[in-house]
Amino acid sequence: MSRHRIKDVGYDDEDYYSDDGYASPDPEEQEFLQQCTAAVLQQLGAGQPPVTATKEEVQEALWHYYNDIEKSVNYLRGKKEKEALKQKPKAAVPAFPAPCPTAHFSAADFFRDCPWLNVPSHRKAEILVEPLYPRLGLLGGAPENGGKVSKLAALAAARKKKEGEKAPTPTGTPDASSSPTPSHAPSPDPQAPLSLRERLAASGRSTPRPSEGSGLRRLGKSSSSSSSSSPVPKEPQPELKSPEPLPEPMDKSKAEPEPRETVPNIRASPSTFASTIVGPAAGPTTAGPSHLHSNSADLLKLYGQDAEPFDFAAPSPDDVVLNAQSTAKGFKSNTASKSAGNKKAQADLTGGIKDLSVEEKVTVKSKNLDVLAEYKKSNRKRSANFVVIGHVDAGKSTLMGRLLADQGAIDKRTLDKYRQEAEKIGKGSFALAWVLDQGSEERARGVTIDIATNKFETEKTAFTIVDAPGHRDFVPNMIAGASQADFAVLVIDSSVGKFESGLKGQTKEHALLVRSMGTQKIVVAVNKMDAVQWDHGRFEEIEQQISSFLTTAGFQEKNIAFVPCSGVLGDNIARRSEDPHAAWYSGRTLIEELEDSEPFTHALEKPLRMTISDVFRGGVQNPLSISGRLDAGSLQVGDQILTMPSGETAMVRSIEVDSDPSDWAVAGQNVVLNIANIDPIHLRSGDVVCRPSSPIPTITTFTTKVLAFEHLMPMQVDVHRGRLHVPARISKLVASLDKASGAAIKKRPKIVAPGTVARIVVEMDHAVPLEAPTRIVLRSGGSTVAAGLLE
Ligand SMILES: Nc1nc2c(ncn2[C@@H]2O[C@H](COP(=O)(O)OP(=O)(O)OP(=O)(O)O)[C@@H](O)[C@H]2O)c(=O)[nH]1
Repeated sequence: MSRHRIKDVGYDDEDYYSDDGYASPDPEEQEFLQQCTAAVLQQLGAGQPPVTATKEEVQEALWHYYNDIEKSVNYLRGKKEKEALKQKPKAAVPAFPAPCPTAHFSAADFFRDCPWLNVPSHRKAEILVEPLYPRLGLLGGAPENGGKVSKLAALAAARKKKEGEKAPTPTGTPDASSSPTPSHAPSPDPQAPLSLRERLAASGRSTPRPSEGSGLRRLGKSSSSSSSSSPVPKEPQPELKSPEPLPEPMDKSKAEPEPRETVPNIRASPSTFASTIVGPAAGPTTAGPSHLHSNSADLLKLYGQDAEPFDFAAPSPDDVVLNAQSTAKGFKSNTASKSAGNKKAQADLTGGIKDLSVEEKVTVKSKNLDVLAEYKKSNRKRSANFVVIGHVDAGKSTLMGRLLADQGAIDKRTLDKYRQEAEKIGKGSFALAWVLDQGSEERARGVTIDIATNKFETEKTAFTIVDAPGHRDFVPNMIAGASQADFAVLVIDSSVGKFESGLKGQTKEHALLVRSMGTQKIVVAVNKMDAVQWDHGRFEEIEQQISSFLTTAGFQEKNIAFVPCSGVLGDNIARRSEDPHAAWYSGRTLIEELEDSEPFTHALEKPLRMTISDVFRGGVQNPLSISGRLDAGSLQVGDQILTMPSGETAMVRSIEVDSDPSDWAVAGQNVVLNIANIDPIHLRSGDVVCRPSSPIPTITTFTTKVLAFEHLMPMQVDVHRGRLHVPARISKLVASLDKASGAAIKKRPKIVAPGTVARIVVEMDHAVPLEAPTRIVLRSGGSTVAAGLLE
């Protein structure tokens, strides 16, 4: 069957939307729509049974299914069938539903018009499959045949029977409510619905053997050995047929076989194992005893001839002894005291289990500091985090390795060791990158995989570098890095061809992402200038292209700086280049540019929020630690914290700020919290730490204002916020907005074009801790589709 879909990517916004927010099709589309409508109507009429639908209904369906004829036909057929069913008077429910040989359930048909992985909840309710077999008695025995029933089952049966007596159903039309699940109690009442066994007996079929009712038997296939041990005569397997309701009560013992009855023997013969344990089955026509009795011969062999088969209805020998002991000790045996005793025992047990906890309860006394006052009077250097972004192999890690080496944050011996080791595996040029790329896979492949942090200090500032991976596969890790940054360093490979390929790759994507995540300042390191002999023209070309892109992306010109440099040689990083070809540049070095950044303000007075980057466990002094950056608020040693979404509390034992012990920490600082009184299973990276008095809400749906990087429509996406990412879907496009004023331009657009700002509703698969005004990124199919701010 043909599948048509309009796919138009080269459109203009105004062409696409009409005033009411819906698309106004052009004549070509209208003609196509007419063709599709005719095809659907024709297929509906030709089907079995033929279905009629109005043109409007057909076009509505086509609109919903993007002109997919097959789906529209299926949808309309289903709709019409449902309507027809509703109109028909309800048929009497058969007393004993039996498998119908013609009604075949096809999952493929049932789900044909459902969106993939998104079955509407009301459809799920329709997928109830009735059990094919009657419920079994205790130990899988067949209760209809005299097998033992539990006391509870017997009670239920008695109650049911009583109810039946109160409201007798007319003969021949047994009460439907009681019949689908046959009662486990014998039903001597002629009016009561008959069990399967009774029906079989009445219909003249051989009564199922006691063991036939067991689950083992039911599932097992008949084997030659089991059939040989079974005296059941072989019968031709009749066709499946629903048994008719019996007009008159039948006497089971006198039941004569009626060959015209075609109820199948759906039960398999006993397996060898079952025959060994339970013994040969009872005769075909007798309503034999339960398998507990029928196996007596075999069991007696095992336990000695004198042993009596155990009656499970009576108290067990252990119970007898325990009862006797309790009576002897003078315990009261009335129910009230028993239940009181049970409750006490239960309480003791619960208390006991709590006391069994191996968790060390730690109480650290808080110094009750005024943290903000402490922060103001402290003479700590201001701190700043920056994320290093750019296309793969632009030289980010090498540049940062050089920066750390030049600032004395890494000693020469370690650097020499890295150089030797890198040369050994033929990757000598990556020696500096190894300062940040610590993972063995990263070193072997020469590619950064996860974010790496390192610190260095200048006279004024304590910097934290967050080195992000450039490869497109690791963009989620780059997002996690960018969420911790105050500003960004965009590294560009100036070599011929590399700059151009970077533009098509992650150079632009990374820059857009950091801007969408709130970064205002960006320093562009035009790297590998040694590879282009410090060509001034090349630098100017790159500067011009990148600066026009960055201003379009929302960076202010005053917040963009360019530095031509060479990471490998260390030119214009911490020291000015001495290469005569680089004499044309008299601007700042990279370090000077970094230092020039304005002090960044942080939400010190807001409630505590910290996103967990990593969880460490197993330290001797500090068995459990979490690291991250304080996004807002402050905290001190001895504080009680709440982790979300687990909702578990913990105690802060000690704090490290930038690797130094501290009594307190404030927003903007990178901290390690050594915590206690919590099970580590409640902690994951991406979780949020807050105070029990002001918890962060956990939500499943949110409205957000986003900048679309790609076409947006109702679709599956992943929501990223720092380390946290969760599957979700765009459920509604509320409006496309004016970039400058934020006013709605078009309400309920069907699609949002790349570069457009829009308000959308996102529904996540599970609740996560999120609150406005958090910045989030939406990704789909391995690429970033939008980024924005929670409203
Ligand atoms: N000629 C020259 N090569 C450089 C320079 N900086 C880095 N390279 C080389 O570029 C290659 C990639 O360097 P990396 O530092 O691993 O690049 P990266 O951007 O960190 O790579 P990813 O993090 O995996 O995206 C290495 O072979 C470096 O030696 C430079 O200034 N000049």
